[in-house]
Amino acid sequence: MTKNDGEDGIFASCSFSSLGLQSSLCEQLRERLGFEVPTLVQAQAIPVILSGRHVLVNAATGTGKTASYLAPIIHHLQIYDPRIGRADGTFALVLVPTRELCMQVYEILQKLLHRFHWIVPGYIMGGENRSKEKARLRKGISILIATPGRLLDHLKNTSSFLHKNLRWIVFDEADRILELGFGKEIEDILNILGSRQEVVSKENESSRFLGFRRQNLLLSATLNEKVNHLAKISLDDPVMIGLNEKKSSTAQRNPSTGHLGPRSSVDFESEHLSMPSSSPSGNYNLPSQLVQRYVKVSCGSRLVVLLSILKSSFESEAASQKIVVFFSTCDAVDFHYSLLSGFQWPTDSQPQVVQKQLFIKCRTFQLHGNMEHESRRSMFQGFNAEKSALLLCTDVAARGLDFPKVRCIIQYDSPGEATEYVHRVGRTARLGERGDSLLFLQPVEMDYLQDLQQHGVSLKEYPLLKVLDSFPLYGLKHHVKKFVSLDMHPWVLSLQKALESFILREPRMKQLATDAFCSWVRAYTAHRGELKRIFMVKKLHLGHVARSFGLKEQPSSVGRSFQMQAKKRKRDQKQKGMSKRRKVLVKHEYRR
Ligand SMILES: Nc1ncnc2c1ncn2[C@@H]1O[C@H](COP(=O)(O)OP(=O)(O)OP(=O)(O)O)[C@@H](O)[C@H]1O
Repeated sequence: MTKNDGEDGIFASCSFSSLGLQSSLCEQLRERLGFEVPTLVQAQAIPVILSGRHVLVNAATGTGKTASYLAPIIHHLQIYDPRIGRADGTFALVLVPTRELCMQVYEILQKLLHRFHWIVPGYIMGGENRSKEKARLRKGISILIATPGRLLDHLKNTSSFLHKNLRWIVFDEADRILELGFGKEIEDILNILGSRQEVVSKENESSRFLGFRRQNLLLSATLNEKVNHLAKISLDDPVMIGLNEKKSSTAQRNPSTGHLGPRSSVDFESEHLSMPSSSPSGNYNLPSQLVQRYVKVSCGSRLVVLLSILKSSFESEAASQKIVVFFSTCDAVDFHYSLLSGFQWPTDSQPQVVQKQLFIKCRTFQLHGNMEHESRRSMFQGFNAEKSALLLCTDVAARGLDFPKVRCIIQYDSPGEATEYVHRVGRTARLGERGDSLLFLQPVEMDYLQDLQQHGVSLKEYPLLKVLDSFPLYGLKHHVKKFVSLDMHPWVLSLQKALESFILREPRMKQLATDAFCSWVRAYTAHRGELKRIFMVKKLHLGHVARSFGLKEQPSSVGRSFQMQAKKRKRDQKQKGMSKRRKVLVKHEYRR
């Protein structure tokens, strides 16, 4: 199977059964998930995973990585005769970075196991009730999806958690698991479970599962040094799938298996260092049908421009529309969510008839790490189920989540690392579907485009003026078009004014805006390394930042405390330098 087999670059020209999967499993893929033929990634990965080799899969977002590991695991588990049962404990462990991804993988697994009722799926994750999880583990879960912290907790404290028959450990979105600071937990988990253990059930000589080799699988759309390290400690002589052939030119690939020759296990580290996604000059795999654009907006007009683009999208598209907007902080999500839930606007071109409705007429959802577990779950499921809706979120939704039919990704706050850009836009244009992405940049941040360009990502400019001109200007004459800058556009001015008076009128909104302002500025200071050169805090005009939260002026105490914090941080950094761990925490404190 080669990449060129698929005529459309997405699907392979073969069947699931030709890859070696059992026939009723192939039927499940078709009937329950609607998968007629495998994607290219699945066609490459499934035979290799079936063969029992350790595997590293690096393929673009939305190319079907989930089924590529679940199907072979189910294939092997349904073969056992007599059938496996709950009393045999856990055979496969899938580690994921977030709760939403945990639920998503669990739902796919449930569908695939419909005909294999004796193979029990389950999940454990932060936020859930521990004792209920303990009870489920005691009964036995054959394939377990877990977030790392909670899994480690149960490995240490739930003695009835049976894992002596563990045969597979899967790291889905491996780089994100590590970026979230779970590196230590992962090492502890591997220490408890045995990282590359040769055979399972060593301690139980009479087990009928004796003799199977442990198989670890690592999957990610982007790779980095930390994944490289995890691969080194968890994978044994791995097969690498989906790596850019040209870039990994030192690899000796066996054409029939895709397996790297003898050098691979020895030179694995250096292989990784030359991988596309880990090298600063490497290119990312982005869906070719994705239309990527940027919009250049001065800080003070950001809010108006965001709202205008959303309004225009939801009103002009005849078809249903699903849009995801990414923010840098939880507070910013809360603020914009409340704003969109309350801010009203005249219904039609006759403002004198005072009839108002929500500025953007669509169902709006929010998702971030500070939300209560239950509301996080219902927002996730709600947005999933809608045909036309808006999701406001932090990077908690950037990885792996497969919301159906998302047409556009807006990165209102810039993503920082280019990998994050790739994962965010990866929530659209999945599996060959259409998709647009829009990145907001301030004039002083335009160098970020060059940073993306270095990774082969190039963006076109969004026709903002056309959109702004399309709005009716109540009480203002249409010919007033000789404005000197976008900030003086009559539509921008009138909408900004309306937003400011709405926020001023509502004490709760004012508080939300102030909180969002503060955490946004702190998040801006948390840009790291090279990016500090582009996102320079000292170039921020705090009065303009305040405008972007609908505040007439910068909250006074904020400016002072922000300056004091910045000075203190500088002093501390000079004195001892920041530890790596601290940097991760600072970054993720604001970006959950
Ligand atoms: N063979 C197939 N035929 C049709 N649809 C498929 C097939 N395989 C996967 N899909 C669908 O493609 C979408 C993307 O799949 P999946 O979420 O597994 O991608 P991914 O590569 O894991 O993406 P990410 O890197 O963003 O996590 C899902 O909606 C899934 O249902």
